[in-house]
Amino acid sequence: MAPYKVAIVGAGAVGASIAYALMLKDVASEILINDVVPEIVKGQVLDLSDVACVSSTKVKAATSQEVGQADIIVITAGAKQKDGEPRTDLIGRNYKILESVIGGMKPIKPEAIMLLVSNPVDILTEIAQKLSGLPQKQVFGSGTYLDSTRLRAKIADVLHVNAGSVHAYVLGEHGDSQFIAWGAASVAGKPMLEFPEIQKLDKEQVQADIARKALDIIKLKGATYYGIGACAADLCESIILDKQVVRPLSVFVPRLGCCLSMPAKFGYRGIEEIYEIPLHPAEEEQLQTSAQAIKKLTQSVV
Ligand SMILES: NC(=O)C1=CN([C@@H]2O[C@H](COP(=O)(O)OP(=O)(O)OC[C@H]3O[C@@H](n4cnc5c(N)ncnc54)[C@H](O)[C@@H]3O)[C@@H](O)[C@H]2O)C=CC1
Ligand SMILES: CC(=O)C(=O)O
Repeated sequence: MAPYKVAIVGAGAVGASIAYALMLKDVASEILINDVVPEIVKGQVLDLSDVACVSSTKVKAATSQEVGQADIIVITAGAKQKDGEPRTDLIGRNYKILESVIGGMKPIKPEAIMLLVSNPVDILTEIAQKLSGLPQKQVFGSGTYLDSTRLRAKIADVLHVNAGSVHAYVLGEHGDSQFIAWGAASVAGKPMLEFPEIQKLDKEQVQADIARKALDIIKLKGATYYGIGACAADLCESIILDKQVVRPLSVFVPRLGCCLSMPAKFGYRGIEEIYEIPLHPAEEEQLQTSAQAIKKLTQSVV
C-alpha cells in the first residue's frame, strides 16, 4: 500500500467514529489524531490501537504541524448541537475553532484534501476554502451525503430493495433548508415518482423527517456519529483509491454563490466535476432558498 496519511482534527465522538470506520476499510497507512484536549487524543489512540489485529492502519497522536502534512485532513473539531438546537447556531463557536485549527496546521501540504464535517458544514467549507489557501476543488464538505443515506434507507424500506439500489439525493444545505430531488430519483432505472408506493407517501413529511433525523437522535442519545463515521470513511476511501464516484457533497457552486450540496465526482485530486441535476421548478426554488439561507448566515460571520 502506498503511504497514505489521514489526519482527523477533533477526537470526539465523530472523529473517533470516522477513524474506526476507516481503520476497518484498511486503505490508509496511518491515521493521525489531533485535539486540543491531550487526554482525549491519548485515550482514542489507545482505544483505536486495539483494532490493530483486523487493520494494518496505524493510529498515532499528531501535532497541528503534522496534521498539515497529511494527505487528507478531516475536520470534526468543534461544538455540537444541543437538544433542539439548529446546526446554524454553532457558527460563532465553530468559525473561531476552524480559524485556529487551520492557522495552526500551516503550511499545509499543497496536494492535501481537506474534508469538512463540523457544523454548519456548508458555511465552514466556504470559510475553509478561503483560510486554507488550498485550491477550491481540494476543500469540500460531507454535506448532505449523510441525509441522502437516511433518505435511501427510508425508500429502501418502502420499496423492499437494498438502499444501495436506491438512487436519490437530498441536496442544498446540510440543515433545515435541505430538500429531496424527487424528480431525479430512481430505482432500477424507473423514476421514483412512478412507483405506486412512493406516490402514496407524504413527500413533505418524508423531507421533514429526514431533515430532523439528527435532532431526533440527539434528543435520545446526545449526538450522532455512526452515520457520519461511515459516510466520511467512505469519502476518504474514495479519495485514496481515486474512485471517481459521485456523492452529494458540499462544494462551491458559482451560479448560487455559496457552498452547498450537489452531486459531485471526486478522487485523489479532489472534486473533478459538479453535476447540474435536473430539478423540478419547485425543487429549483428550494435550492435557491437553501442558497439564500446559507449566504445570509455566511455574510453575518465573514
Ligand atoms: N456533517 C455531518 O453530517 C455531521 C457533523 N457533526 C458535527 O461534528 C462536530 C463534532 O461532533 P462530536 O464529535 O459529536 O463532538 P464532540 O464534542 O464529541 O467532539 C468535538 C471535539 O472537538 C475538539 N476540539 C474543540 N476545539 C478544537 C480545536 N481547536 N482543535 C482540535 N480539536 C478541537 C473537542 O476537544 C472535542 O474533542 C460537531 O460540529 C457536529 O455538529 C456531527 C454529526 C454529523
Ligand atoms: C449532527 C448532524 O449534522 C447530523 O447527524 O446530520
